Amino acid sequence: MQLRGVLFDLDGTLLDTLEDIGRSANQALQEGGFPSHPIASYRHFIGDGVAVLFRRALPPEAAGDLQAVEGCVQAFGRLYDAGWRTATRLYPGIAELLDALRSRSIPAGVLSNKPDVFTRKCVEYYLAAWPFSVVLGQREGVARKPDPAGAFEAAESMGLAPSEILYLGDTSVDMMTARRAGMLAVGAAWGFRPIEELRAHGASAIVAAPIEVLDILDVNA
Ligand SMILES: O=C(O)COP(=O)(O)O
Repeated sequence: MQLRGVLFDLDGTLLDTLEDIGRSANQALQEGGFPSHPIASYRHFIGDGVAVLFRRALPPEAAGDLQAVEGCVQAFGRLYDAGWRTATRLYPGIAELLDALRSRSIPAGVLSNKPDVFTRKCVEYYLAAWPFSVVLGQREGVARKPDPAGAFEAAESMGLAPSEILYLGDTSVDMMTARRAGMLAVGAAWGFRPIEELRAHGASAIVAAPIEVLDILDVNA
């Protein structure tokens, strides 16, 4: 397989967004009169979009209540809009990897289950130094990951076949998305989930540091 491009997950892969998402979600829960969670719990709540996050974070008796979920989603939108750049940082080594991709003219893209508006804001603010051929968050009317629809759309925008793309992500959802799209599924060990989860969901490789992505590209060049 010849690899010519890299598609990135956002939360837990390029950006450590845990604290800003967790704090905003806890505030949304509290506004609704629900108990909050330790920030670390959000490692398991994040990954399938905001509605699923609240279905996981709400107490069992409220998790099936559409109005409760929707109320939290709305509140989160307002609170995260005010708090998305408080503690969020690039993971160590991401800047060096993106520099290397740019200097080799290897196209890069972002495919996230984060709401599209926040995906764009975060990429424009934190990752403005690098060119991305495509940036896609979760959009109304487009099936979210692990459905491969977004991955196919990203591949088309990058001008590559899915089989020419390495997809780097930090959750089972990312590994399943890559496999369903026919991309090379690579797990980021520094992200939100344990590497056992990534292996169990089809990671072809696990990288301990971002720069190791270059080694995988080199052996598949
Ligand atoms: O915010 C989420 O639920 C997931 O976002 P990600 O796809 O970038 O990990």
